[in-house]
Amino acid sequence: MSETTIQVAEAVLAAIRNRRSVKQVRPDPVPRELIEQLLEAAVWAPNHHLTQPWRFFVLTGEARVALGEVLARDPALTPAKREAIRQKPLRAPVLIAVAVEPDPARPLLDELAAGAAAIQNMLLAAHALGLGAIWRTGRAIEDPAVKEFLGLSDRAVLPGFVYIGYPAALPEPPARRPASTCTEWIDAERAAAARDRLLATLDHSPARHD
Ligand SMILES: Cc1cc2nc3c(=O)[nH]c(=O)nc-3n(C[C@H](O)[C@H](O)[C@H](O)COP(=O)(O)O)c2cc1C
Repeated sequence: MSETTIQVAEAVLAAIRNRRSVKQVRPDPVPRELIEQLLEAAVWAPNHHLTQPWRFFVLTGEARVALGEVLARDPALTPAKREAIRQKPLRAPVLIAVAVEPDPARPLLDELAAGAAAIQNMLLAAHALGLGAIWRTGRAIEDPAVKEFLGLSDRAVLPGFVYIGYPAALPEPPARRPASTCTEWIDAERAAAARDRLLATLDHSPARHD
């Protein structure tokens, strides 16, 4: 490997390792060009059959207030709870709702996975650009009114919201179990035994090949 290739590899691996979910961000606005870079990174995510099912909705300023009012619309909630919900979109200066409009001809799981990969690209790009970001889900992603607010179809799915700003505080890295504790290397002997067991018992319905 050339010196440059090694440096690129180290930078990519360091970004993956050092990216954190940043909850505390400053209220300062984030330049539009930086947000556009995150979105460009997002669309380079892997995507089966290149359906490009992702849709991005960038909310800043008062647009976040309107979303909060939609989320907190239930009159049955206590005033305190309503206010807490209303404030949620205001936790960062920029909010990107990431939606997937799934291609009905493709497995939903593939389409959703592409949306998730797009979000991870966005998080890594934010880290690389000195921004803090966090992927959030919660009730908002299940709320049909949110889809309507964003102009999405009924079939759309929201894998999450990405909250973005300049970091106010960087969290400690949460511990991870080493990959080795959740990995099995399947050797030829084990694979052959599993194959033989399966082929002896399975019916002969054809497997899918796409
Ligand atoms: C699908 C998904 C949904 C998440 N939703 C939330 C959320 O609603 N609130 C939150 O605080 N963090 C949320 N997170 C961020 C995780 O809490 C975070 O990734 C985890 O604590 C590990 O921290 P790290 O990202 O800094 O490694 C979510 C992450 C994923 C992948």
